[in-house]
Amino acid sequence: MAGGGFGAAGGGGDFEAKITPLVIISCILASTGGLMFGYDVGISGGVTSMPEFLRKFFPSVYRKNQQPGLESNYCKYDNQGLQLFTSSLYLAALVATFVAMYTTKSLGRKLTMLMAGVFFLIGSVLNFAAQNLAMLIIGRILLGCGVGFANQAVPLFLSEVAPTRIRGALNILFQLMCTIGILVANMINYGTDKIKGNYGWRISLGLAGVPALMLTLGSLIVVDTPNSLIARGKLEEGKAILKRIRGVDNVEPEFLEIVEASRVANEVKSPFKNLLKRRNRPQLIIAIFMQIFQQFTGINAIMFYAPVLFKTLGFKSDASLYSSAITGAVNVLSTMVSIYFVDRAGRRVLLLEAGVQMFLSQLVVAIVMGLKVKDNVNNLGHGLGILVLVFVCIFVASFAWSWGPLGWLIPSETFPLEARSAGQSVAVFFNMLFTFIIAQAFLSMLCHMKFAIFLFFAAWILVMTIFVIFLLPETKGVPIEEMTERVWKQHWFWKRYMDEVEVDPKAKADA
Ligand SMILES: OC[C@H]1O[C@](O)(CO)[C@@H](O)[C@@H]1O
Repeated sequence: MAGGGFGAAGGGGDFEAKITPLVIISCILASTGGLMFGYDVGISGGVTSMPEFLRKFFPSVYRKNQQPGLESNYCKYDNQGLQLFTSSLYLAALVATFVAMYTTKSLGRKLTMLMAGVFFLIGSVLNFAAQNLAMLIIGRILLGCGVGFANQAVPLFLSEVAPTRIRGALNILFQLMCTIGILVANMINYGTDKIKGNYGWRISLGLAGVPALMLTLGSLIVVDTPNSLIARGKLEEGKAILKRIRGVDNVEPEFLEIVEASRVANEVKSPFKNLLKRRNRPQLIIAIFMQIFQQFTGINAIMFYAPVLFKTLGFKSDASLYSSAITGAVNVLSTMVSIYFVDRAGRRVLLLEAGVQMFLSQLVVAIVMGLKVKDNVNNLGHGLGILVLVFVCIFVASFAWSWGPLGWLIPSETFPLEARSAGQSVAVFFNMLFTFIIAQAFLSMLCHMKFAIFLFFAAWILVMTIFVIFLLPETKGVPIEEMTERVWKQHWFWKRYMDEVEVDPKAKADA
């Protein structure tokens, strides 16, 4: 198929396939794209709390931090430039996503991943060597292009080379790699914070080159997906590669299905016009809201700014960095929980349970901070500091088995084939847009709203949970090409958008 998504593939049925070493190696190599994404999320918070980094690039923030009592605890890091350092990456990524949509289609997944790796490499060299703010921000923009290209191409790659029966697990592998990237970055910051002078932050930023190099070399080694080759007219090559990755000789049924899916997808001349058709409305609304809601859980306030946040709570530098590493570890482990439950308990159960857990934990954090963190004194005692850390972990855990992976999985499995690729890029775009908004606004919101920022997130969690109750159908166990018949046409609200969709007699008979 020309399209695809995180959980996308040629069809609902399973085809003859072995889990070959080639598939496993290809997926591990490709998912280093997720590692890169996560590394960037995790590294910036620690770096922006390092005094030497602040002294060099953000002297006014540095001065504020050196004079305790001068500035409200909540406002120590409120600086648009500092937030731009974090957020510029996502702004670049959201623009890059649309370019990447075309390169994944016309040049293939492999080449797009290679371009992502190269962007990343150059970006990390610039950041490592940065002499001034401009060099730093240009480096971040290049990293952002890397994220935009990788987040579009890697998930497509994973879902297209994966055999149908392990596609869900491989889908979450991307998010799992992202969480591992965050954790590794947190641990590196913990180590480099102790290095005197300007080397600490340089090493932290420069080490982004490692996953970048892994992706660059990896994408030179991997073969492109059969789907991408076939969609670009390379039928024989596509078939030969299909045989190699499936480890069987009889690939004819899958080959024919990919050829047919490519034909239909290639008939769509304007992918976005097609996406806006009434029958794609429910999936589109859900794809967009899944991204907005994912970011309005407040997760990236924690992921980006945990060290800053823990310092706001009165933790010392060391304690705030290892507290961030603890939240990072909880994030990785809880994402694994989701891999286990997603096809057993279903998507809705995970989202609803997490809604309650996230709501309560944000509430506790807000109450403790409201009662104890006063503007100009560090009076949050040790015990209460730990209590906040525990509740932040409870929050992160529930996010990691719900909105983290499902924010990607659900949009990718609900679109019909011909709208899947465009749907995917819209999902990535909105994810990056709202990641940017949180990254740019959180420290100012913390400064102005103080502890109430956590009530703001709690209110959003309430809204998204109500949305799930009424508007999000269960997609567990439904073959990807049968969503229209078995999910959308049966839904109390969304069925009204399906009136123009032809009823497939086969699916009707099955239902
Ligand atoms: O694990 C947390 C991370 O996961 C994401 O939501 C992506 O799915 C990021 O925005 C966040 O930093």
